[in-house]
Amino acid sequence: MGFEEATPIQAKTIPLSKQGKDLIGQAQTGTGKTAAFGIPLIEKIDVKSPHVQGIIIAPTRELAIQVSEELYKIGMDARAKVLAVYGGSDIQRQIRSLKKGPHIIVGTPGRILDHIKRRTLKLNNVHTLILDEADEMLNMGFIDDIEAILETVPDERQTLLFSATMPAPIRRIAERFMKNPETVRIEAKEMTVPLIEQFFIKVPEREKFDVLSRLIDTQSPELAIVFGRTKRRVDELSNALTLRGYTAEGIHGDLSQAKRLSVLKKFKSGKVDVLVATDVAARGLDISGVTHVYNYDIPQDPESYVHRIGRTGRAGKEGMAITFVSPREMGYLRIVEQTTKKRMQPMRPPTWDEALEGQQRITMEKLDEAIKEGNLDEYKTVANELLMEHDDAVSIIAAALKVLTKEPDKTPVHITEERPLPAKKDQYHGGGNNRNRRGKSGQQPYKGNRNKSKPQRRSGRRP
Ligand SMILES: Nc1ncnc2c1ncn2[C@@H]1O[C@H](COP(=O)(O)OP(=O)(O)OP(=O)(O)O)[C@@H](O)[C@H]1O
Ligand SMILES: [Mg+2]
Repeated sequence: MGFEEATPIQAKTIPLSKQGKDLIGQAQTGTGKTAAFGIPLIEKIDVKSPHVQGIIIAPTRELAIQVSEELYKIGMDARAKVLAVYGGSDIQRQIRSLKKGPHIIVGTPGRILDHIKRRTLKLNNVHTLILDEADEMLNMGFIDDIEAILETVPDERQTLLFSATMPAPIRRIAERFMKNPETVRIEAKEMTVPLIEQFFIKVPEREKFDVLSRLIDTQSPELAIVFGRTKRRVDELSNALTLRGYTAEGIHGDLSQAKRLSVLKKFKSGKVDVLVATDVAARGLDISGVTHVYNYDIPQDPESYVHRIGRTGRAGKEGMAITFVSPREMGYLRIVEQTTKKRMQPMRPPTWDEALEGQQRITMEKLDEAIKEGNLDEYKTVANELLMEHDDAVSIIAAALKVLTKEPDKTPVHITEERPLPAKKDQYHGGGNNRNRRGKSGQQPYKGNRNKSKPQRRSGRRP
């Protein structure tokens, strides 16, 4: 796969994993946790056996697919068969694939459970169970499904949990499912990757969209992800961005699976430059070329922030994350900073002039490139004509620049205002994630629409 050396989490967990130990592996986003659990799992697979031996559970369909693809690559030489099962796709086809004797299943909880109930998936020969994004998998929205799946897996299994975040209350739940788990944490000063530059912009709700447009104009990201709080938000933002001339599309849980996959594919191939997403795209997705993450809305909990901005700055690359905070939400910003142990730098919103400058620079770069490439003979006759006519080279070039530059667009757009997060500061202090108390108290400490199922729901529909 072209890897030259193990990343720290791989170096530390692979030997322990090969000894058969239960592990909780925590390391920053984009540092190779997939291969950290994938390599030893592949080594343990008996390819001559027709049974499912390893199961990996992931919180979203897109992540399940991505992890299965990475496992497929790792296991290609060993001829290990990997199958992804997830909701929103034809179950009959999955059943046919399951009959072909895959060794490793990667799936989302609802669909895995569905197959278990239909008896199309048997886990009684599973020796390794892995929860990717373990803290997310063990929060109240998923725990029932996970428990039900665990009941069908032999007790003498090895259990591996990986995530960039592992709040203490969730870790305590996790330990119930494990045998003397060893925690491997890559000690870092900060929870986020140092390669990600982190900024915040204090901006009133109604000004956010203009600020976002100008940021994109001045920073000209290669690929950018804009995170919004709700599905409506995502729809409105992607429409508004399109109106202003950006190639943007949205992804969230109310779209059909086919649409979700096609949007992601277009984004990966660069046909779409701006992906607007709910937290459905916050965890685990590994898309190269994402240079900027914009949090249009500050996330409701610090873990979500860590994962969202972690979509950039992966595998040694640099990235930039900019978080919009409405004045009343400044308390949340501080709580995020306490958890990540990293200050975000304040940033001034770019002005219209700066946005124009940014766009002019892009045009200049394009012209520069065209000059270097040469091959301009077919245009030189016309160029000379223009020169004869106007006798002023600067005016001609300025006109060319003007025609070629995408000026900062002021097309009016409608974005429904979202209420700021409630200012219940004290609940969040200590940086801990207390989502697991939801069920008992009837309260949701992390209140709001995280675009995922309600705590007790068991259906296969996920973010
Ligand atoms: N040893 C390695 N050397 C170089 N690149 C690697 C190595 N291991 C993994 N990678 C690559 O690094 C990228 C990030 O890996 P991966 O998605 O596993 O990160 P992660 O730690 O799971 O992040 P997240 O917390 O966001 O899920 C992938 O493209 C992967 O192929
Ligand atoms: Mg991962």
